[in-house]
Amino acid sequence: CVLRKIAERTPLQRLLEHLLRSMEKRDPQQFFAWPVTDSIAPGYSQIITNPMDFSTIKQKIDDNSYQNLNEFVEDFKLMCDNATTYNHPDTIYYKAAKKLLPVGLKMVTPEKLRQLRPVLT
Ligand SMILES: COc1ccc(C(=O)NC2CCC2)cc1-c1cc(C(C)=O)n2cccnc12
Repeated sequence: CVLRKIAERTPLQRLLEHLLRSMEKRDPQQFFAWPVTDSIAPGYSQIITNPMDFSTIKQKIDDNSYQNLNEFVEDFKLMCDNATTYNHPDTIYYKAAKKLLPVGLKMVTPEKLRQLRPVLT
């Protein structure tokens, strides 16, 4: 039926949702939860041409916009790189991004993904 069709998740979507939840947990202050606005970050939209945040990544997962894991990882890296581009090194946002990037990348190493398979299949 139509309703059931909408709810179904592909294995890739289930993997990406699991990884996203794990990454979001490492951003307790929710600095990366929503798009950065020019009101909280003056000139942001002029400096950052490709903004990215966890809510946008979530929407892309729901829209099945990611063809593979790598595209998801690229958006996560883009999100962190934007923060180290716009913010000065002595800011909490720069430091948060510097800390979040390696933590998130460690979640998608082959070793970590192998551990996931039984959970997600
Ligand atoms: C969705 O973005 C945000 C949401 C909430 C907060 C926030 O709670 N900031 C308070 C902690 C000291 C003020 C900051 C941000 C924020 C993220 C960012 C990023 C990610 O660059 N940022 C840059 C400059 C100023 N504010 C921010």
